[in-house]
Amino acid sequence: MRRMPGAVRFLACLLGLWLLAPFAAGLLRLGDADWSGVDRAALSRAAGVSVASAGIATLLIGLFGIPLGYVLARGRGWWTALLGGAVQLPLALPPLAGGVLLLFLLGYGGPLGALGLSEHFAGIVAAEMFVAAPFLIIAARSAFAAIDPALEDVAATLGHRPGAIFLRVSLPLAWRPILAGLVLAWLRAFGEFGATVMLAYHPYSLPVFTYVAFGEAGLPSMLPVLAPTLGLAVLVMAAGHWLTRPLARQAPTRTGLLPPLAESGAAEAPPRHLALALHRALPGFTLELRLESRARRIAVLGPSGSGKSMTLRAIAGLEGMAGMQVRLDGQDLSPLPPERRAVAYVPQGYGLPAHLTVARQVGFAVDCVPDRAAAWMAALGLEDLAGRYPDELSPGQRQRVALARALSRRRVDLVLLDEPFSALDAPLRARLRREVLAVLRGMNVLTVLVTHDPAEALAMAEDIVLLDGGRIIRAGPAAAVFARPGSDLAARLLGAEAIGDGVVLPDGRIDVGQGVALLVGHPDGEAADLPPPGTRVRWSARPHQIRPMDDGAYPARILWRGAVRDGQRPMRLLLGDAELEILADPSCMADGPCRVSIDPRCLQIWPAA
Ligand SMILES: Nc1ncnc2c1ncn2[C@@H]1O[C@H](COP(=O)(O)OP(=O)(O)OP(=O)(O)O)[C@@H](O)[C@H]1O
Repeated sequence: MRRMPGAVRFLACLLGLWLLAPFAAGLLRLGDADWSGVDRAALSRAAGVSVASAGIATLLIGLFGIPLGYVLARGRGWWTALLGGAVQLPLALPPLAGGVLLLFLLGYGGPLGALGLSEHFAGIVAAEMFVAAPFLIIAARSAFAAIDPALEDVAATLGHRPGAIFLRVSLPLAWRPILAGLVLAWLRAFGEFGATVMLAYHPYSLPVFTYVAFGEAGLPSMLPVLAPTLGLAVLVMAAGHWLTRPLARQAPTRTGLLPPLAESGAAEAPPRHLALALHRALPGFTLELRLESRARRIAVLGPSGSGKSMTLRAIAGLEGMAGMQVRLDGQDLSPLPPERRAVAYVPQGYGLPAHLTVARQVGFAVDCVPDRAAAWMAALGLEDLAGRYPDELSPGQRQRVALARALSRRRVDLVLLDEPFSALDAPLRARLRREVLAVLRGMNVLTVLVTHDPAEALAMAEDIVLLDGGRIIRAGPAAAVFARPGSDLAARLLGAEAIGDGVVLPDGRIDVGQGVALLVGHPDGEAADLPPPGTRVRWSARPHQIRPMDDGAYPARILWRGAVRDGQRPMRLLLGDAELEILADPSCMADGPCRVSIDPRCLQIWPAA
């Protein structure tokens, strides 16, 4: 167990002693107790009234208080704040004052006086509900507020309607604190005296009976009366403790190995047409994005906080509908809630409800295809983890569960992946990328992939969208965006490290200084697509694409050679006026003059700022 600071332990013990002291004092007076002078039949009747009234009050409090706690946790605006404050007021009132207020409402002449609740068992229940409800409502509100809204969002994208999400995600996750709140509410109702005595003095509840017995026989009669009270309270507390204990975890179950998910040569599905017009203004951030794409797979890259996840959430319908136009193949998805958009969504935080095992997470979509789910479980190496809960998984395993869940749906139009491979090791990431790509190729879906990895974007996407500050800074076919990123930021987002300056020459080459002119091509084999001659530009090439070789086209000078790592030697060389870090063959020549070759199709060119 973790060591606790001494001061904390001391303060805790002091309060504990103070709370136990009255019980100890009562025990010391056991010898004075008058066990024969108590009307046991009346005591039993009063105990029965209290147990029953507290039970009924707690049931009603749960029935209405759990929804109220949810509304208070998820609601926004002044009325939620007002309601949240109002439901706590019964705690602040002296119990007798609570009883007075209830008399205004339920007593003779009150608006609900005709119900005849005063001096009635139902009146006791009403009084107990009034004073005990805040305990459950506060517990439920805190429990619901602690649930990550992303879990409910993901359930919506898996086809679940709001009612089902409440029952299958929110309520199970909040259940233990709510149960503790119900126990507290029962105990408070069971011990309620002040409001009851004002509203319904008869029939006697246990607290009222205790008060009457004290008036008639004084302290000696109290221990026999308190004994059943304490006994019943301890019993209910023990039951509550047992019900809220951590549940035993299921043993892992194995599923059979299923056939592969996609043939590697599966025919490419036809292109889709996506049109986005997204606008969202938040304090300190505005998303303003217009995009048209006919690609099957789009990768979105951008610095942290540039609006990538928000874009994905907007497409899924999770960012509200106002200002968010999403059209797929001409169909306007904007009026559709998330559960009707047919999306397979893998959110950044994975969105795995803590109360579901891996197997149940993967099968959680309303239209989950069991065979597909099992096949993905196998492909993603999740079979042995089927019985585990999210808190028993590594981040990479959680990520795989989220991926399997999203891709096991029967009907999907949009696959939205928010950094789906980021938590995986390099070999697994490469394998999964290939497998997911093979499946996506064969599916008639449009995929939007958020990633920080340019290589992943290039490997998986046809179109690339670069975001900065909520706006698109460059978008288009992947090869074109890589070749002509348009700005330093865009080039860096695409992984450019070695960056030099140059000027476009009339013959289409780039003068990079020291008499060196680089030939420029285009990755598609098309025209080089350069700015007019005389334009100052920036240029870059991948470290491994600048290759020192004896018959290289350009003169250069090796400035520094590092130790060989992973079969490659890092080097710094001077090419024109640019000092570049490159990765070269280990056997590469010594420091000093050399020649290098660069494939013209690999050069990235963009106008200098
Ligand atoms: N409720 C909010 N109020 C104000 N700003 C918000 C709110 N939610 C998100 N933002 C801001 O919106 C911007 C975009 O967030 P988003 O999650 O889309 O970024 P991102 O590009 O996905 O970043 P990362 O790569 O770090 O995941 C961020 O700057 C964030 O601070």
